[in-house]
Order: sequence, then structure tokens, then C-alpha cells
Amino acid sequence: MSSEIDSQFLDVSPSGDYLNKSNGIVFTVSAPGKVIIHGEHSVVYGKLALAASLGLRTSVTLRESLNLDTSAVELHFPDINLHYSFICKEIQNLLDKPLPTTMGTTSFNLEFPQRIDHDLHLKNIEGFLSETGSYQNLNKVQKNALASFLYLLIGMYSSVNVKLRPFHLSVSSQLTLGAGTGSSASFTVGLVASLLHFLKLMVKENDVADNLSKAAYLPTKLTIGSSSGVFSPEELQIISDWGFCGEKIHHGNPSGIDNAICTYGSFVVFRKGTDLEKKRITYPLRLLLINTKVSRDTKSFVMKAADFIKKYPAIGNHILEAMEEISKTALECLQNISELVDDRTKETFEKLGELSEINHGLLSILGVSHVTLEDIIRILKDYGLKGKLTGAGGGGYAICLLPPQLRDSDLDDAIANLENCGYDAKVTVLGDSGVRVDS
Ligand SMILES: Nc1ncnc2c1ncn2[C@@H]1O[C@H](COP(=O)(O)OP(=O)(O)OP(=O)(O)O)[C@@H](O)[C@H]1O
Ligand SMILES: C[C@@](O)(CCO)CC(=O)[O-]
Repeated sequence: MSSEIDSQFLDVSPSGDYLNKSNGIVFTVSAPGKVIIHGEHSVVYGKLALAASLGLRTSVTLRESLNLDTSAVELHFPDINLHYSFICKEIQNLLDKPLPTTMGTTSFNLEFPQRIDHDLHLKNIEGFLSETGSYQNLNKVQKNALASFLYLLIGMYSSVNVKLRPFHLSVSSQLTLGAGTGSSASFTVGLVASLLHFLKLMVKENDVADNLSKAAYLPTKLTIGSSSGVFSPEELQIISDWGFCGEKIHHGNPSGIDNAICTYGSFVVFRKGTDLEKKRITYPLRLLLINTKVSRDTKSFVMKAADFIKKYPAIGNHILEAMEEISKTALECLQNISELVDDRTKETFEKLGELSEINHGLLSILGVSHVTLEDIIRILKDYGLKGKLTGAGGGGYAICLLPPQLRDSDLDDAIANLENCGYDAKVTVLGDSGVRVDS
């Protein structure tokens, strides 16, 4: 069936030539992490959120296996200590079965992940996995990562008319897992992008006709034209939409903001159920990221906020409304910075600090703060800085936008103090590029 495998195939360095015939297909894609500046939790209830990509990324390297003896799909996820392999023929059997969809297979193709019957598809994938050798012994993090990969592979490839080739896929991330900086979305978006790019390269080599879909599925309009490193707008939409399906495995009821920001990068405003809007913010923003080192899972804190809102609906709604106003006001501030003269820039950063302080207070009321987050915010205050939690809360990261007038010596002191108290603190930039093919 399938088995955990040891580290005998660790040489995954990309050749840089991803259509090299003698070595097979080899390439690396990467997706950024994200930070929610304002709007976590309220975004789940249709409120506006403001988010940015981080200068920290997850890289996925895919290498076609030319060794026919292995004939496997091999996974190497060192960040979660997981090495796993599947026999290609068994994956092919799954691909040959009709996909569970909400409107029948004739209404489904690669372009419409939202038409997959998510629960049934996931159940089938977990059913298959549970019969594989060592799956039962894995922890929740490993099981989720494996289920996401297989969900995406089977979901994306079942409807296309291309025979699966054996490959080895390796993931490594600069992000801390489960800390509020979108590691799951960065991981999922990276997986989707690598599977889409692999498909494009296989199609290009096989010279498949225009319609990629199998006869039983809806013909696809997707033109697999360029296999260059740039994803077209249609492909980015597909990546974000499949990323959303993957996020459902990690988060239960995600808003969609994480997969969107990890796909498109830069700055975005987002409201659930509507198209995200990219925002141009020209001011070079620096962010202090402080890791509480307390891990938590997003799903349970989304549920915690939901419990508060259910118990106190009127109060909860006022809090959500206030969070909407905070996102709007912060966006206005950020968009105006570059046009302002010095004094007004200082004033704007003061306002941005106050907005963070207010939002953190509101998030605490929803029950998603943590004693370490409160401690960090108190330490920051000693240096005139104002921070907030980011993402689901309950631990994870705190963030603090760094005002330009902050002296380097004060920043160094603040970082030293935070580190003395047992936290990790690092400065990063905001607005890195979205998912891309690196080599
Ligand atoms: N580098 C990685 N390798 C393998 N699996 C990963 C990797 N990064 C993330 N994952 C998967 O994503 C899950 C982390 O999701 P979780 O939502 O708890 O954290 P997060 O995305 O960092 O937080 P948030 O959604 O609040 O920003 C892990 O349990 C794992 O299954
Ligand atoms: C807590 C939350 O708002 C952000 C998680 O990064 C959940 C979501 O939007 O899916």
C-alpha cells in the first residue's frame, strides 16, 4: 500500500531547468506567509480585513522520478518530520474513480474546485489514508498535511486527461507553523501551484489537445499556454480557490483571506464572498513579528470567538462593527502615508498604533488573546510601541508596525527585552510577491 520512508532520497536541489529531458521535470515554487493587519475573526462574519504578505516563504520542490523501480509519489515534509510514499498505481486507481461533486461530474473540472463535494471527498481521502501502513501512528499535524496533499492531488488531477507520472515532492518553510502567519495557506497554495505547474509541463510535453478534461467531465476553457514561471490571472484564481479547499481541512470554516493573500501577495482588502482587492501601498512598511512560542490551532480559536458571539449576539455584533471601522481607518492611514509630510507621517503612525491597541482589546474580549500576548504588548509600551495579536490568536505571533521615527537603538533594546523574556522577535518587510515559480 504505502509506507513511511527513510531519508534515502534527500537530494532535491532544483536543476534550474525544469524541462530537462534527461533529468525529468524539476522545479521549485514558493508562496509567502501572511499577516492580518486588521480583521482577523471579524472577517469570518463578513467584515472587512486588511492583510499583507510577509517576506517569509514556503518552498515546494517537485522532481519527476525517472527511476521506474520506485514508481511512487514520494513526500518529504521535514518541518513536520514526515516522509511518506504512495505507489503510483494506487493513486492512479483513485484518479480513475469519479470525483464526488455537488452538481455531477459533467459540471466539474479543474477550474471549479468549489463544485467538489468537500466533505465526501475528504472522507474518501481519509478512508484511503487510514488503510495505508503507518497513517494511524501519525499526529494530527502530519495527518492534516497528508490529507491536504492527497485531497488536492486527487481533486485537481481526477478530471484531467493526463497520466500521472511518479514524482518526489519536498516542502520547506521559513514560517513558524501554527503561529498566525498563514503557514497552512502558504503550504496549501504552494502545493496547488506545484501540482498546476507540473500539469502544465506534462501537458506541454505530451502536446495534449486544447480541452484538458476527460470525457466524463465539463470541458475546460483553461489554456495551458505558457509553462514559464508566471501564473496567469486565471491560474492564480484556480490556485487561490483550491487553496481555499485545502484551508477547509486545516480550519473548518475559513474566510478565504489566507489563501488569497498567499496567492496574490502584496496588500489586500478582503470581504468574505467577494473578490479580493489588491491595494498599492508605496510606503516601505516594516513590521516587528514577536513569537510567543505558544502554539494553538486556528480552528479551536475560531470556535472560541464564535461561542462568544453566540452567547452575546448584540455585544458581539458591535465588536464586529468596530473591527470593520478599524480595518477601513487603518487602510486610509496606510494609503495616505506616502503623500504626507514628516509631522503628519508621525501622526499617522500614532493613529495606526492606537488602532492596533483598540483592536487587540476587542480581540481579547472575544476570548482569543493569551497571557503571553498581553505580556508582549506591555513590554512594547515601554518603548512607545503598540502591538496586537495577529491571525487566530491564543498564542502565535504579536505584530507591531514600526514607525519611521523609532530610533534603531530603541528597537534593539525592545528586541533584547522581548528576547530576555523568552520571546523571539524579528523585523520583516510587508508586501512580498505572491506565489511564483522560482526555478
Ligand atoms: N512546512 C510545512 N510542512 C508541512 N505541513 C505544513 C507546513 N506548514 C503548514 N503545514 C500544515 O498546516 C498546519 C498549520 O495550520 P494552522 O492553521 O494551525 O497554522 P497557521 O496557518 O500557521 O496559522 P493561521 O491560520 O492562524 O495563520 C499544520 O498542522 C500542517 O498540517
Ligand atoms: C482567525 C481567522 O480570521 C484568521 C486566521 O489566520 C480565520 C479565517 O479568516 O479563516
